[in-house]
Amino acid sequence: MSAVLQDQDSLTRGVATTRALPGQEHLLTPAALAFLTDLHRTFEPRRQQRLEARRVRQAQFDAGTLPDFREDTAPIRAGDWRVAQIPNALLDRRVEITGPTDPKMVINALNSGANCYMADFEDSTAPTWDNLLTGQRALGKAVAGTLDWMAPDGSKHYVLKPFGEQAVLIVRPRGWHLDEKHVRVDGVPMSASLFDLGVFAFHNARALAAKDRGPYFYLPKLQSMEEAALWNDVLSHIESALGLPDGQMKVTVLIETLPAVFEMDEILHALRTRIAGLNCGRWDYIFSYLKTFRRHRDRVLPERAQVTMTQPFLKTYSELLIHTCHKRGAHAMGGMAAQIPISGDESANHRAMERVRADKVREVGAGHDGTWVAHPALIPLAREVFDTWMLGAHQQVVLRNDVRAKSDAELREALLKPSLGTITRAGFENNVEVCVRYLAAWLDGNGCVPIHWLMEDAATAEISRSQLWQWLHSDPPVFLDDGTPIDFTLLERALIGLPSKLADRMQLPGGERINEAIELLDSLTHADTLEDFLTLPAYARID
Ligand SMILES: CC(=O)SCCNC(=O)CCNC(=O)[C@H](O)C(C)(C)COP(=O)(O)OP(=O)(O)OC[C@H]1O[C@@H](n2cnc3c(N)ncnc32)[C@H](O)[C@@H]1OP(=O)(O)O
Ligand SMILES: O=CC(=O)O
Ligand SMILES: [Mg+2]
Repeated sequence: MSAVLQDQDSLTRGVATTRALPGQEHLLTPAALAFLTDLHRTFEPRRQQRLEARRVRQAQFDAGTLPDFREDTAPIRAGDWRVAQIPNALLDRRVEITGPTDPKMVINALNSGANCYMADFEDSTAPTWDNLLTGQRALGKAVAGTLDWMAPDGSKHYVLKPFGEQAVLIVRPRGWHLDEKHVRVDGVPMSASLFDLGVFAFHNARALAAKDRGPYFYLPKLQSMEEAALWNDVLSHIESALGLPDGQMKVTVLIETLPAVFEMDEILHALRTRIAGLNCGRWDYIFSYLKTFRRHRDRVLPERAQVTMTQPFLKTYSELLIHTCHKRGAHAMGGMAAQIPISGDESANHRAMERVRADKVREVGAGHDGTWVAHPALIPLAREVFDTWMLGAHQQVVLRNDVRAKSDAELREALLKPSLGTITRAGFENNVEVCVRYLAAWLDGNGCVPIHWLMEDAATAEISRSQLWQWLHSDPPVFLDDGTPIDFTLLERALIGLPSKLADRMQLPGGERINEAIELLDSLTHADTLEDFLTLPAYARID
């Protein structure tokens, strides 16, 4: 037996998949499992350290500490350095479509005319074993150019456009906090991040590198430069294991946690040989603001609809991101407006589209190099706005030095500034409805659904869930704008009223799991501590 095979043999000892679906063996071959085992054994201790560091930091926030720029990394912020050159395929990213990875979505997104497609195993995917394997297979076939899909009623055959006309593929694995329970190594579940990125890279990295297409990844929910350094080491390790040049795999990091906004230079620096940009993941960012300040009565946010990008803490975050990226030669990507096309009501649709347009105008005017859309029908609108305002492939010349003219202390104050606004009964009840409907869909395997014509995914639902918890546990209490105290009686009333409000519940995504979703929301809101992520307890209930 060759040394490599012996090595593979020892690596596959100790790894087990806990479910077997038809065809899985083509994806999780012995060589692929050996590759995943090696990733797990090399990086799992560091992942656990990083998760522990998050817990320690949150305990400090709970005790009253406020996030701040780090003293120990001041030389990185003051230093004169730039990130490595951005590859040609990622130079023009003015419109990126995002979405889950089922075969039809993948084909529609790659054919959509967007510059890039972020294939999402994260916020918009419920990570059932079937979804993950189906998604990995679809992406593998897309890379090979062989993906097609027939509508179940035979009415439409979906095929890919030629490679040169497709959107550039970028894959988003799940975040560091999640386990992949279906793959256990040495008796413990492996990291979901390492599973998603590892399986995709193992099967597709060489083919993509040969086409000068990376592979490219979006990295979610980072909280510190040490987490970025961990990703950098994982990617270097994979490059070396697959025989790829160092720095071949490029990443874009989502800045979508409050702690991370204070370490954007440091995150770029930790990944400087492979980072192409940062992105404003606004929905998780709002969730992170809520979570970071879950015990801070003076920073309670108004109802979700009032927390728009013009609130000072969000405006400052996006402008500082633009300044930081452009100073370092990276792209500053915008984010996602939640409005989607409304069919059957022209004037409501017009209003929704105008809101998307205003959001994109704000982004390009502030200096972003590109933006996200949730739906193919929004691509022409976003493209028109960026084509009109942005003269080249990007606008890195827009330095936004005005943002950095402020002192660290002033910037910090703006980044943390409490928001003005109110909480209405409708806003409270909407949070309850969104949580229940989203959780029901997620438990049923659907991670992204339209609710009241807004795109709802794990990040947007987290805002609703953490707001409810914060309002209900606030001491002194929080009140609705009509003077009603927010308490568990109010929650119970909203929950009792829900089934009649959702008269057509069986027609809704996950309708059969509404009662289970209510039960889960009830336990999440009654818990003494805000659960870190709703997907953690929900994951225990799927598959
Ligand atoms: C906070 C964040 O993390 S944002 C990133 C994560 N969120 C996302 O990626 C949002 C992805 N978007 C979606 O999943 C969907 O657009 C939804 C759920 C919001 C709306 O879905 P639907 O109501 O099914 O949309 P609709 O019926 O209008 O779809 C029309 C067509 O567009 C396609 N489509 C809709 N959204 C997408 C998309 N994001 N990518 C590719 N195709 C899409 C549908 O597949 C459908 O195709 P068909 O005509 O061939 O059947
Ligand atoms: O991932 C994006 C976000 O807004 O959250
Ligand atoms: Mg997010």
